[in-house]
Amino acid sequence: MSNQLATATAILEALNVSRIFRTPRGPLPILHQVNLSLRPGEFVALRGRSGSGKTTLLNILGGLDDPTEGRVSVVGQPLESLGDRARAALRREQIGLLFQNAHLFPSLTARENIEIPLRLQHLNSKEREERSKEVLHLVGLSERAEHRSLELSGGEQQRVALARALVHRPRILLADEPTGNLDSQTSLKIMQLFRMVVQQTNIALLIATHDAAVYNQADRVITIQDGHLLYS
Ligand SMILES: Nc1ncnc2c1ncn2[C@@H]1O[C@H](COP(=O)(O)OP(=O)(O)OP(=O)(O)O)[C@@H](O)[C@H]1O
Repeated sequence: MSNQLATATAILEALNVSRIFRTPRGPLPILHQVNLSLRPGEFVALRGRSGSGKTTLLNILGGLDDPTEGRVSVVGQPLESLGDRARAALRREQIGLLFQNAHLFPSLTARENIEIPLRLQHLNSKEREERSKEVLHLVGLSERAEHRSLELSGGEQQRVALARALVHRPRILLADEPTGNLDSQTSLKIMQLFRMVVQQTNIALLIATHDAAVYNQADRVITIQDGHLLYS
């Protein structure tokens, strides 16, 4: 019953996902029959050793890579059934991505960095300003809006990256080692911020990480071992 419920309300779903890379030395199986579903308002941590397949899985869930077998559905739409444009649009609208490195433009201000995705969506300057204000407030950086990124601390830069990942109001956020470059105190603060963002926006959050601070904040911790998911 609970599985049926999870399926009914899932916003992101992987069904029997496998990934085999072709290499000069032959096929390299990395993910094995992975099943996963995420619901709105849920914070899930994906824990696993280096090389266990976390990034490979996140890339597939985010539509950046295709499974060799199995399927991924985003807000109920199987990605495989969509053409390239529809798929890119779905990804752009519904998914936010965050990485270990904040990947900000150093000479642009926090606000300018955050507005980049909105410029790509051709929002006008008033709409851009409203949206960027909203997310800067959400991540607690309103006071830093006009600071250039290079003037910000590592934790502040990652908060700007989080604001930028949320500014188009996605329903799913996928984060790959987002605290990997931060000290433990800053990492803990960012995790508490993730918790707050999930509560306030009802987004579904999946974080791949080695960071134990994440496990305490998450609703669920899923372990990946040699490409197999172990549920706890
Ligand atoms: N395009 C590719 N071709 C061949 N092998 C790949 C490719 N991408 C990843 N791999 C291999 O797949 C395995 C899993 O990599 P992945 O990056 O998913 O691990 P990870 O759990 O995210 O590791 P880390 O915690 O170090 O980031 C690794 O052995 C990696 O070398």
